[in-house]
Amino acid sequence: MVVNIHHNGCVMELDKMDENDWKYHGEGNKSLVVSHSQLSHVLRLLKYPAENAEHSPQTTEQAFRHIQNIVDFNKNIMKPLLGEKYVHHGEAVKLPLDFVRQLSLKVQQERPESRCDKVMDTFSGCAVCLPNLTQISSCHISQHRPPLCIEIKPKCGFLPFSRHVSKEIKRKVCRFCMHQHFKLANGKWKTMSRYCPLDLFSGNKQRMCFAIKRLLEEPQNNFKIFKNGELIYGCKEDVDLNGLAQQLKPYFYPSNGLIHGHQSSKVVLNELIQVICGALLSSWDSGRAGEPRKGEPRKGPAPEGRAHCEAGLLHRDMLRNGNHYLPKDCVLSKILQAQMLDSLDIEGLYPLYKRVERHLEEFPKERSRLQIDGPYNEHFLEKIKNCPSEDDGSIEYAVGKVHQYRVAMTAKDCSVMITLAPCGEDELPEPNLEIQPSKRRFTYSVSILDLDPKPYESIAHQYKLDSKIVNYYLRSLQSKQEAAVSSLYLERDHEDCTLVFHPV
Ligand SMILES: O=P(O)(O)O[C@@H]1[C@@H](OP(=O)(O)O)[C@H](OP(=O)(O)O)[C@H](O)[C@H](OP(=O)(O)O)[C@H]1OP(=O)(O)O
Ligand SMILES: Nc1ncnc2c1ncn2[C@@H]1O[C@H](COP(=O)(O)OP(=O)(O)OP(=O)(O)O)[C@@H](O)[C@H]1O
Repeated sequence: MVVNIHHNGCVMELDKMDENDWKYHGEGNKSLVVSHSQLSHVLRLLKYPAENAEHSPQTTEQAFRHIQNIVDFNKNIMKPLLGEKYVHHGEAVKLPLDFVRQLSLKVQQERPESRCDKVMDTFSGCAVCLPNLTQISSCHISQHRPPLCIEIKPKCGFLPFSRHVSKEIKRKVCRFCMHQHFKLANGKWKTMSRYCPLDLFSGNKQRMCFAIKRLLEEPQNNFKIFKNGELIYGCKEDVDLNGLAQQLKPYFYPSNGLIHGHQSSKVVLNELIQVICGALLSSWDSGRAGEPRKGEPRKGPAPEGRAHCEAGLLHRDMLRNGNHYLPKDCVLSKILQAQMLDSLDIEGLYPLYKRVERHLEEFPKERSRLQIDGPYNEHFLEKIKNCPSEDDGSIEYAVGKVHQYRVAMTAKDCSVMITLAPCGEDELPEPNLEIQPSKRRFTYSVSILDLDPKPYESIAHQYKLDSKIVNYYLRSLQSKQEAAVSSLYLERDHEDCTLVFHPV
């Protein structure tokens, strides 16, 4: 168990924690994050449904094991798949219970109401300690401007290519765009997002910028901006693009007054979009943005199965622009390769999951050998990498595919964090870390977060959800068509009436 955390020469003593040093940073469905006011650290604590909290079946040991499993999955599975540079696996820590309880009380008023159906785990004291990715550690940053951080949850970037897909619509309209209809109907969001992940993952700069613009217009839970570690955009109902542009202007136009009036917001946001796009396309290991290392293929996954989504609003010219590829080592390419481990689609995977279920019913002790709930070590990674491509009817094949699918699910739900800091006027940035879309130069870093393993049990839920989303989308398409047809009839009826009463 970790007692102290060492970082940048500072030591955080876990037995002397003070809740006053920490503040609410953010949360998702499963965890709540607090950040340290001086050290560049965050603590990620798990949450539980409010009704279960007090009857938590877990012992402290089980809770620590669970947290350690998350760290191991990040470190041993997702890091090798996504790249050393992008993944920060963190450390499992055991915090004093008093500290956790005080912290929980302190952050309660900051929490959005929509997330309060769950409560922070105050029973085990277990958490993950991670670097604060909204901060940047570089000696080349400007002393005057605090770092900016853009967080994107890109979601699934391809159309399923599996022969097991039973509904043709799944090959034409992407999961995110279909899911929007279902989310609006369920009241999760009030306004439809026009973002399409297939544009972001296209590798075509024009389409990528278009996608980022859509994220800015309707961020939902897919887009956030932090300034100096504080959330300044996203996660709120109202969208104030002009206000955002005002805050960002000094980063792109530090001293001149050349842009003004209503144009200025557009120009500033356009600069932001270009910087984000540049960071998403850059390959850190390769020296210059987008350039592969010697002897390596230049391209990421082929566009097959992910060309474009029919629900998207792209101008035809953008699609006519030919096939594009993501540079092989860029963050989006890495995420897409992991997402595409879902090669069978949930429809092809579900029967294999049932095969595993039957096997476990008959031989419950096999659960551990097959590593259904971990441990997430090199053997687990081997099972993912060496899974046979054809079904030989074996349990090994079924388990390999189930493991691959779970990794793909994690990659479909992760977030990318791009942290930018303007370089000081006379300071040169380190090579590999520079993007220069306008006259400004930025030091930047790109990370991937929220790489928790998805539970084996959630596969049954995924199967049901998939059919709900698709059926709902088909029904709403059908009612749209019926409405269009009946309005056509109404128009014709109206024309007929006019004819009857038209003076001869
Ligand atoms: O199933 P999806 O596609 O809606 O994704 C869920 C996310 O919803 P989203 O569509 O991004 O709004 C959902 O995000 P929100 O809570 O809606 O912000 C979670 O990320 C959920 O993961 P987990 O169950 O907490 O591990 C995500 O669930 P899974 O990744 O487990 O499917
Ligand atoms: N290492 C980090 N540094 C800075 N901010 C972080 C870090 N990890 C998480 N966050 C912030 O906290 C938020 C919630 O974290 P995270 O996405 O891991 O929660 P989650 O509950 O797992 O999410 P989901 O709803 O996708 O399951 C993130 O969206 C991000 O803004």
